[in-house]
Amino acid sequence: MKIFIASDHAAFNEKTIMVEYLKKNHEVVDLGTHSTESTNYFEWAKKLVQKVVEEKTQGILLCGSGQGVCMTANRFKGIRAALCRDEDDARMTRLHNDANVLCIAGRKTHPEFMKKIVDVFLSTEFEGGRHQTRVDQFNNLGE
Ligand SMILES: O=C(CO)[C@H](O)[C@H](O)[C@H](O)COP(=O)(O)O
Repeated sequence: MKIFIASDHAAFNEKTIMVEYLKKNHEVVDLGTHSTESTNYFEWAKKLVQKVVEEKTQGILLCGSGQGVCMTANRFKGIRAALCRDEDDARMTRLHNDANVLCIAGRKTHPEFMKKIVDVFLSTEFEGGRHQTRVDQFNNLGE
């Protein structure tokens, strides 16, 4: 599966580690940013969610707290972005919410722990059933 990844400057170093890690088992497209020069998290979130929707795949977004990219991503139709602080967050948001964008706090999550969160997110299937009904319902809110 092709996976898109992006971050702002605050999580550039952690993103670089994750790209190298993910490359071992996945096709990874790094959309930027490409340095620690100060930049705006919403630009990277917007760029990534457009790709995730177009290619019907999953994405990973990082910023310092994970909050800015997550808030931005969730403004786009078809995106279900979840800020995951541990493996259980990642498991539950895949099982119940069919999250398609994983958001991570680069400044608060050790890269080794980040790898575990990412692995769980990417390997957990959506349960469907009653959760599909709920996701369908909230997908159409605000129209
Ligand atoms: O959106 C955020 C805060 O909720 C992210 O953590 C950003 O990465 C952060 O705001 C960037 O902060 P900086 O002081 O400009 O490095």
